[in-house]
Amino acid sequence: MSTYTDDERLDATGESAIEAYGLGKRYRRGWALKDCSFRLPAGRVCGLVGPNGAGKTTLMGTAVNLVRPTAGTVRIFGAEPGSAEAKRRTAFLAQDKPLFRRFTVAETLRMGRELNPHWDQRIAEQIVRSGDVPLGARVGSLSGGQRTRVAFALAFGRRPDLFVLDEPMSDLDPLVRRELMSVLMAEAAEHGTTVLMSSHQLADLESICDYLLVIAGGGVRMAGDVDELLTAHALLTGAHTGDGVVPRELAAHTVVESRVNGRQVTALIRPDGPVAGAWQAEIPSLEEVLLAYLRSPGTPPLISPSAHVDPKAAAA
Ligand SMILES: Nc1ncnc2c1ncn2[C@@H]1O[C@H](COP(=O)(O)OP(=O)(O)OP(=O)(O)O)[C@@H](O)[C@H]1O
Repeated sequence: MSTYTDDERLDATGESAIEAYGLGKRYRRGWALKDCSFRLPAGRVCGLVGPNGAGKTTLMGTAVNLVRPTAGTVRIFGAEPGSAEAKRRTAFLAQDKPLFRRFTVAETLRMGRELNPHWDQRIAEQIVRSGDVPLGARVGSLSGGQRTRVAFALAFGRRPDLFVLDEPMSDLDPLVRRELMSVLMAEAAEHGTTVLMSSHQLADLESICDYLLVIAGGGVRMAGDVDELLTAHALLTGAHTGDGVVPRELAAHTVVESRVNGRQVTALIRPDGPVAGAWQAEIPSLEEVLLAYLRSPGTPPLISPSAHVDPKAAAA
């Protein structure tokens, strides 16, 4: 029996938006990113998750040609990030959303139109107008959230095939966050746009993303289709009978995290075959899996088949 779902088979044979092979970046104080290998299939909406300082911004920087890797390679739709092809197909919304403060909103959009042959004025104006941001206002006079909206419009108007967003929602109120996310989702679904978005808002990611890349300490901890990553785990609850925090009958499996609470033990595991013992088992939520991995840095990484790359292919 095949272990691949139809989606995975399509992902594994289809186009890659991003492929990274042994990607690393070293700053003076040490490695910000180390030996990262993964693949993001085209058309997926991928959440990039990790603790502060994990290397998320650095990773995105390598994909959009703002950071030069110290080791390894990264390819955007098969091309080098610095190539005209990759630049044309990629838009980046940076954490600090740099814009010309003296430009008006209309001038900012005009600049977008003049610099980008595939510019979509309709969507750019729609994003700005739906937030009641006056087209004549200077960017420097806007609130942080309004500036985010303009930066979003500028990036979106380029009609990218790959949209990379670094914590785009951090300064937006919940209503605006929801509105811009639904614009993003609708446009991504209509045009098959690949999205890579970092966020610390796990609940937002759970409702938006169908793909996930988790990094910690500069390394990939988990990568792949969300459903597949979740079903690779079981959340077990049972009576605590032994002495240790990890029950003996779970030793044959990968125990991501185990906690004892009075007479009860709860364990998040990656089962490697049938689980012995009297356990109540359920599929964990995305938040439960993410938090457990972030709390347990020693757990071996989990890379699903569609996110796997062959290191030998890097030289090809
Ligand atoms: N330009 C730089 N010079 C030196 N060190 C840097 C530079 N940029 C990032 N670093 C270091 O690299 C590591 C990863 O930083 P990065 O900004 O990629 O993390 P992050 O996951 O985006 O963090 P956060 O969630 O806090 O935004 C950190 O230790 C950071 O101090």
